[in-house]
Amino acid sequence: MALLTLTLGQVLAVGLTTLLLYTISYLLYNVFLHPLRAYPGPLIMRATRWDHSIRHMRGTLPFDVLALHKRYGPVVRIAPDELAFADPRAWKDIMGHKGGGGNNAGHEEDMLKYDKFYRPVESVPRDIVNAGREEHALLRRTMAHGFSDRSMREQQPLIQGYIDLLIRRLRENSGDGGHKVDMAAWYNYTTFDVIGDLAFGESFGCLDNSDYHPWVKAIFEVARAGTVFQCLAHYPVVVKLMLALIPSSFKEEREKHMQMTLEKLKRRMEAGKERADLVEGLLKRADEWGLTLENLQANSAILIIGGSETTATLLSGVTYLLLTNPEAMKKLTREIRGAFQSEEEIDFPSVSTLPYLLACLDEALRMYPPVPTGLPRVVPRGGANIAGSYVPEKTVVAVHQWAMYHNDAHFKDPFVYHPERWLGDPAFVDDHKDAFQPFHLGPRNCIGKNLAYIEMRLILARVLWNFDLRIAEDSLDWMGRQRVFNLWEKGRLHAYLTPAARQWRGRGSARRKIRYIDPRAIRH
Ligand code: HEM
Repeated sequence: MALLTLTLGQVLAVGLTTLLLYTISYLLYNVFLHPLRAYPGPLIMRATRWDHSIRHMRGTLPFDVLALHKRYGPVVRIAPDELAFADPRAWKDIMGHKGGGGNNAGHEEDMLKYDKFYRPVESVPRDIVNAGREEHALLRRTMAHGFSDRSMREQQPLIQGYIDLLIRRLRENSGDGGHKVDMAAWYNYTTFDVIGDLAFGESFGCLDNSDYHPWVKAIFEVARAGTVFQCLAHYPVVVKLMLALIPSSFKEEREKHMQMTLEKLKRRMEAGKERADLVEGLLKRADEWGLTLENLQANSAILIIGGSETTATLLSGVTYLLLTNPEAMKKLTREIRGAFQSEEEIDFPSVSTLPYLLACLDEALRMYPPVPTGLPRVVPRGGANIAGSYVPEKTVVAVHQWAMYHNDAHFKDPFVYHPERWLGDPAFVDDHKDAFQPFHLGPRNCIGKNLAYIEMRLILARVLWNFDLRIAEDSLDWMGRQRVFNLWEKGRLHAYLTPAARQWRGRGSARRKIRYIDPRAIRH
């Protein structure tokens, strides 16, 4: 027994010593011999991925990356095998088409999406966002039809219907300015209902029930767990252990969620192929291209996640920024209320002619990008040139949007809301507008960009047409207190909404035309 104990003790000692030696040599290799050794960064980040992981799981990574760029320059080694870029040229070099004009023109291969980030667990189904190159090209072509100008025109009545309901609900819930309402929740209800209808043929009923649907709640819960799995993906054994330890109640919830998605999809399929929505193309080509029910399910689900939370986040952000910048709010309200005779005139084409509205949205996208962190790519065989630097193959590379847009090397007064910077104001002539890519660029850029702009313009214009907004005391620091777990953890954005004062115009008109008048004019 004593012999056995001794032997076990020895085995343990040898094991621990080996582990220690391995760890020390791994750290030394990363710092002194790794192909990225010449790139600057904090010692701990150059030696191990732990520090990066902790910041990602703590929700502070985008802010920390800005501090790192300030200290170390436009290229920082934020993990042993990962570089963060804060140089506008990096957008094209990392995200551009192969041979498409970036520094890698003529290169054989595109940068690949980094699987440990996009699919940290193998059971995550393949969809347009995480698919490999060929499958992606096929899905993109199939889905493009649903995002065409023609489809969007046909989708207009559906979208406007949900905005009508939003405005009605805000009237009912705001008590003529007496009750505060959570604008972040109302925007989420609206965009989830719109995209639910466009992707599954039915809304989630969030606006009807003034609450989140369980499907939507599940998405938020998964987003936070996602950051943990992205960090653990570097330790496959730990992931396996974690998956084995996941309580059965969680697995049942996941199963329920999948079942709910499947039922929604089946109902949409029963509605037929001819419907101008976002899955029409997928359903038409499903047989020809051998798309399985699982493919269809995963792609409808990703449309909802990609298309609703992002748009609602930006709407919440722009509302907060306007509430805390009264001059901009006044100017935008004047533009919207001066441009239309009646609310019915606010539609896709008319709302797209308002320059200050677009500038307000773009400035909000800069200060509060819905995708704030870097979405990592892997450098292909043979290495690549990124923003003038040679980067060896297999390096993980990304541009972190929030850090890029708050860097005063690219934007003057980066922490101040200045819509004028997008309208040719000479004060901002030195801004590097090419640093701004909230929808990314290249073959994997946002397919829903036009839809997003249309939705954001319509919703914001109609909210400001109908209401005067005032921020509630408890939301004054709404933006400053947030953290990022892939998505912004927004919290409640409370505001008081008072119906806008108007006077009748055009006596006897069949369509009752109304015109906004400045409330101060009534008092005087
Ligand atoms: C303000 C709103 C939005 C922002 C900031 C935004 C941003 C982005 C970004 C940065 C990507 C690239 C993702 C990556 O590289 O992995 C992306 C992709 C995508 N977005 Fe959006 N998005 C928005 C709204 C929408 C909307 C309304 C839809 C419609 C359903 C949508 C659907 C998609 C899809 C399907 C992809 C994947 C495209 C592909 O890989 O080919 N997005 N989006």
